[in-house]
Amino acid sequence: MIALVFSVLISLCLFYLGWCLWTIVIYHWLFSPIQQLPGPVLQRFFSTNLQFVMEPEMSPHYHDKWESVYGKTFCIHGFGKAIILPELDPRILTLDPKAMTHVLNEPITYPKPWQSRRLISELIGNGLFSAEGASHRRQRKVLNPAFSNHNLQSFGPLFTSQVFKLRDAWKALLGKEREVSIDVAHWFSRATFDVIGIAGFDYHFNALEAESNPVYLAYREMFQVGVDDGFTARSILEVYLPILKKIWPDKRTNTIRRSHDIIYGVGRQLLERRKKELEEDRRTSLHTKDLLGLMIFSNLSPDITEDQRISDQDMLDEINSFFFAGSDSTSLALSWTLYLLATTPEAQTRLRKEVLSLDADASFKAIDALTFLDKCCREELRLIPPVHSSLRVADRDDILPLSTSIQLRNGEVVDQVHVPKGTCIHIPIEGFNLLSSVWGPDAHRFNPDRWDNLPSAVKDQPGLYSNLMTFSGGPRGCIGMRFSIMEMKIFLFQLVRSFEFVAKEKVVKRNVVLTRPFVLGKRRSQLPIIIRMVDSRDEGTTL
Ligand code: HEM
Repeated sequence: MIALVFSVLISLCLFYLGWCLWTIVIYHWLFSPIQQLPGPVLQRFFSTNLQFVMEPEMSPHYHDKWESVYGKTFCIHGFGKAIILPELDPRILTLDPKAMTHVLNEPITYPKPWQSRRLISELIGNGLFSAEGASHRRQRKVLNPAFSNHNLQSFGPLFTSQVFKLRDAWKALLGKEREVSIDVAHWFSRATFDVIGIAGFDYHFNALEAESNPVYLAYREMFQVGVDDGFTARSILEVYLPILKKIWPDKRTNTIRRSHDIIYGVGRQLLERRKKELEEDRRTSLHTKDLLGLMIFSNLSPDITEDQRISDQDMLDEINSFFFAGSDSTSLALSWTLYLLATTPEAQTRLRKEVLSLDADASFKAIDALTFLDKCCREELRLIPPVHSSLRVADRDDILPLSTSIQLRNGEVVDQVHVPKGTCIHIPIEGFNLLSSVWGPDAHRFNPDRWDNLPSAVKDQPGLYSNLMTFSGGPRGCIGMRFSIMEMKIFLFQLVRSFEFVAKEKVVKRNVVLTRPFVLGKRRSQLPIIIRMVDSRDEGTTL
């Protein structure tokens, strides 16, 4: 009997090993159609191409170079399926607008990989950012009205009051000094957290005044260990072996648990309070301003069927999703804009002249109509998109249509690519925005005036906003796009009229989940910029 059990076990093991050998070695090496795609050869056996397409100090050059050598669609090697042998993890990288539109418009065929969803949902729950399929559609239906143009207009006064707080804090730092160096990235991060706290659920962290609110600190700590520190080997191991978190929790797991207790504890109280208010007086629901109130209201709407309504837990997860997706991305966009203006003084002077042509209390409609401000925002969002790249995985075999044909390794020229189930598709957000063959020879330079006369190839580029991929596209495109552009414009309008910005330190870009600024030789992300007061009575002379 023992011999029989033993031989069954041995057979099962051999079967499993054989299956692994076939799927991840023989099939991928010899038969997968992806292997026929052209692409860079790995220099060493245990290496990967990922750093060339994911590190923003190198990627613009490599996207241009590889596109000119291999065409718009090629194969790169990651380290997903076979951590030890990256050459067995071939991925498709496409800079072809037709192929990318296809991938982004088919979220059922191309969902986010389960590994990244697990990493994200461990932090922020199963909100819009990590949901897939029917659950995602349901959540998006409830949330879309909260982000309508009409609702967003009511956030204008909030953005203005927060940027006034920021301006006053910077003025206080300057005191009687002529100039002072500040880490603008950290200040913007505090300000955008305050904005989402109030806009999200009418909660005041007052992070611009002091970084001491317990919910604020809980979010900060959670994002510090879960996002800002990057993904460690242990956190990746836990994706495959989640039981580790239960039997042997490390500092990261304990911090996330502690933060959740605080965040969800306060969140539940706020949710209960808001629901009660809305039940007591349905009229107030029409005037509710924050996203949580708008979500509760939209969830009760007769347009939403019973099975489409989302649960209380989902709503709290949505708020977390807004913090995760909306605070640092907007603060980085603002930080990089100041950096670009600080390193391009002519553009800064021109922008200051334009914003000073309006009174400080101008309406958002008037601010939105400022053409150079608009071009500066677009150009920053093109040149340094906060989300550098993303990933999808084919959930079934599919055919990827191409607008530009490519030559396979066997010499065949094709205008479509067979994508086997399980293939990862790399989404080069920054790659699309910076491709020299599309945007022109100065594509890697900050030039707001390019928006007056775009090359014709730009109009075919995919993306939600201005033919840019910055906010992605399709049904999973950024829901907060208009919110963040409005916030950016109002902040820049007020700050550029009050301060002059000068860059003294050499700053480099690094992809730590988002594209963050680093000073050479320093570990922590930061963006030091010198600020000086502007005398607005004198058309922008520095005091
Ligand atoms: C400059 C600022 C922002 C940028 C560059 C940005 C960019 C993006 C990108 C690229 C995606 C798609 C991610 C992927 O497919 O992997 C996304 C999704 C998302 N963004 Fe934003 N975002 C910004 C601001 C915001 C704000 C302010 C909010 C909320 C208030 C927000 C909420 C979301 C949510 C909830 C999703 C997931 C949407 C879905 O899957 O249906 N974002 N964003």
